[in-house]
Amino acid sequence: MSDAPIQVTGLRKTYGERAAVDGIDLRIERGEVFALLGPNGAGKTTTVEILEGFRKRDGGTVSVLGEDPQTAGLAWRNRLGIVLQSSTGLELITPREALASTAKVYRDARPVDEVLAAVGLTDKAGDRIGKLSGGQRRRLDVGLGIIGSPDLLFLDEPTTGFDPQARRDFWELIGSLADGGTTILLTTHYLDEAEHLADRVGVIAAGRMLALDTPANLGGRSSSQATVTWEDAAGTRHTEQTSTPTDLVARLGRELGGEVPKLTVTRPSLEDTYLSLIAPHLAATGGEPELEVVA
Ligand SMILES: Nc1ncnc2c1ncn2[C@@H]1O[C@H](COP(=O)(O)OP(=O)(O)OP(=O)(O)O)[C@@H](O)[C@H]1O
Repeated sequence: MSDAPIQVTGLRKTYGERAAVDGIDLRIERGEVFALLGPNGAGKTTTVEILEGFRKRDGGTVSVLGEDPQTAGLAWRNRLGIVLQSSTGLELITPREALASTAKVYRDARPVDEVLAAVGLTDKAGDRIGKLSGGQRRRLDVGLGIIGSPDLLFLDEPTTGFDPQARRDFWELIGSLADGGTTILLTTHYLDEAEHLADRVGVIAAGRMLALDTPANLGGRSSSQATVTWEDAAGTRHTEQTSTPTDLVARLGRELGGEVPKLTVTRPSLEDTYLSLIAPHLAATGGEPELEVVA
């Protein structure tokens, strides 16, 4: 019996006739940072909420920290950290108060000052939450998610509204949590975030897992052809696709007698790969009305 914190096989969830999640398999190891990517309506939130125990599945098996989320109790829930897309109702208290009162729920809570520092809110600890900026508010959400020293942290689009420095700081924080053994499942629409943070990414569309790999290897990225561009002595631009770019650049160096003018070597970015993976599914999912039915 393996102890991977997340083990999912054949997960299915339907709303009426329609499958929002249509046979997903997923296994996430301890200390791994896993990013779930996919277009709007792909089934990410449904999948994550089933893992969090907030929605019931219609098929498949799910084990989260060794238990079935549908039947797991409070002790299990206290081992999870959950950062939703936005929290409300805290406007009149301060970040310190919000963190301190949340900390009381947990047996193994982190010190409030440590969490304030980790999410960069030490200076705002005593301000009213209603006065924080969107990005500061989001950092507080993350702080509330990690105060209970969770074994497993769910982050739903965690850095929306962050400025570039705050995003970098946040990535560092996530890296150190994962180094400490926290398993992290995040959803994001930022491909650079997935590339920077995730050990592996899963791309889902129309409820199915289209690809699951490291960011470098996703969709055969690392073995795909490179595009080499350069300029010759007459200033004419050249482009060549090749699976052996080093050889080509060496040959150009010899032919052009040293430096190759305006040389670039590129492979598909994670975004290129992601967009080509989901392209066939966008027509199928786009523009459909969302039905709000309580699960
Ligand atoms: N409560 C519900 N009742 C009916 N249909 C739902 C419900 N929740 C989600 N769906 C449908 O299930 C599909 C998957 O939705 P889900 O929210 O999981 O997508 P998502 O990948 O999280 O999208 P986004 O990136 O927009 O958050 C969508 O077609 C959505 O309309």
